[in-house]
Amino acid sequence: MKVLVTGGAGYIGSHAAAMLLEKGHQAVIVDNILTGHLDAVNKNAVFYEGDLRDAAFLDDVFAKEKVDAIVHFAASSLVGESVEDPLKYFGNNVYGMQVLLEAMHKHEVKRIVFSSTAATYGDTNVVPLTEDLDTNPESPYGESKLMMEKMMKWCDQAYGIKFVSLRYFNVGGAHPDGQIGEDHQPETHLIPIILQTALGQRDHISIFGEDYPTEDGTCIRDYIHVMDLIDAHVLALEYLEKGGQSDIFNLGSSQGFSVKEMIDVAREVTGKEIPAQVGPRRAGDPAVLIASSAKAKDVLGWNPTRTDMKDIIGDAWRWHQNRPNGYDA
Ligand SMILES: NC(=O)c1ccc[n+]([C@@H]2O[C@H](COP(=O)([O-])OP(=O)(O)OC[C@H]3O[C@@H](n4cnc5c(N)ncnc54)[C@H](O)[C@@H]3O)[C@@H](O)[C@H]2O)c1
Ligand SMILES: O=c1ccn([C@@H]2O[C@H](COP(=O)(O)OP(=O)(O)O[C@H]3O[C@H](CO)[C@H](O)[C@H](O)[C@H]3O)[C@@H](O)[C@H]2O)c(=O)[nH]1
Repeated sequence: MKVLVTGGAGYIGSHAAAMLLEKGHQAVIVDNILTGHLDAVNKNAVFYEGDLRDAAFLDDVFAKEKVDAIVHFAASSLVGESVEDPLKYFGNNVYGMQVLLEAMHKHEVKRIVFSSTAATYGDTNVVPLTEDLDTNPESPYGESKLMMEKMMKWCDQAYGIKFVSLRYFNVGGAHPDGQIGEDHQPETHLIPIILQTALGQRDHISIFGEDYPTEDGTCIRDYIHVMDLIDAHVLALEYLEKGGQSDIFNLGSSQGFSVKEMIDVAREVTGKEIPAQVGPRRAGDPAVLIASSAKAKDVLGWNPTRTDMKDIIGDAWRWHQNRPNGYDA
């Protein structure tokens, strides 16, 4: 398959491009390097630097490349920022999807795999979360992803564009070769912040609240290895190629780890002290988010194999040790 990877210079998209190429597919990357990195662009992919919302640019890419399918990662994805600046999220995410679907419709590309999020569900006490639950996003980020899912649903009905929407839980880890990994500026995610503390780049990690109704009082999340996550994208592309119907799937490892447990595993993996201090809660954090991924396993045949937290943190640690200051250093 020849696959267009939007956001292929970002954390997850760079891993997708690498795995597609390793499996013998062709990868065409579109990225504006807004939050991604030129160094993360795979040397064996065809790369177009530009903005998805630039209809003429995208039309040119589609005309030149004649791709079979899209894997759509390009988006703005900071929950807190989206509350402060919702129009940035509707502009980049929702309008970006509009321009992409227009190009797909015009060039008769009928298959798309989409990066959605557990943030579409909102704060709920249900454990584990299944795809049939109500969606009540608590942030413009989650809302924008839900709107994008609905846009694809209507475009399927009208134009026969088939989609698989993958609702990620907490993505971590890195390619086992240690050459690509997570490098967000600013960094807000737990695992890289823990590992930057292990490297001595931060004097401590702040634990955002220990008064949640969980065993140790800190938030519980479902962490999934980025390579397992990308396996599901390849399976989703194959599912659509074989004529599968449009659908939505959760992607998580279906096990919960608290913030304190994550810090303890990282201390074991790195052999570093990793000082931690308990601070106030961060607004908008639900106490527990755990996926049911039974549907992805049943329908797509997905089988995540890197669910040991030591593997997820260990692979991320290899990357952080290789590139302590990230790509641009
Ligand atoms: N990281 C997570 O834990 C997580 C969880 C749930 C969902 N997601 C989703 O997965 C996707 C990838 O996340 P990530 O962590 O790799 O983010 P990232 O910021 O590292 O990657 C996004 C990439 O898209 C590019 N981009 C953004 N807007 C663009 C535009 N208009 N035109 C062209 N390129 C554009 C950026 O430059 C960047 O390279 C996002 O859609 C995000 O919402 C991520
Ligand atoms: O310095 C930190 C950073 C995080 N946390 C805690 O660690 C947990 C994980 O936080 P992350 O920021 O790593 O991840 P989130 O669970 O907030 O968000 C993730 O899951 C969301 C879905 O709920 C979205 O998909 C989002 O894009 C994705 O990063 C949370 O309880 C958070 O409060 C800390 O205690 N200290």
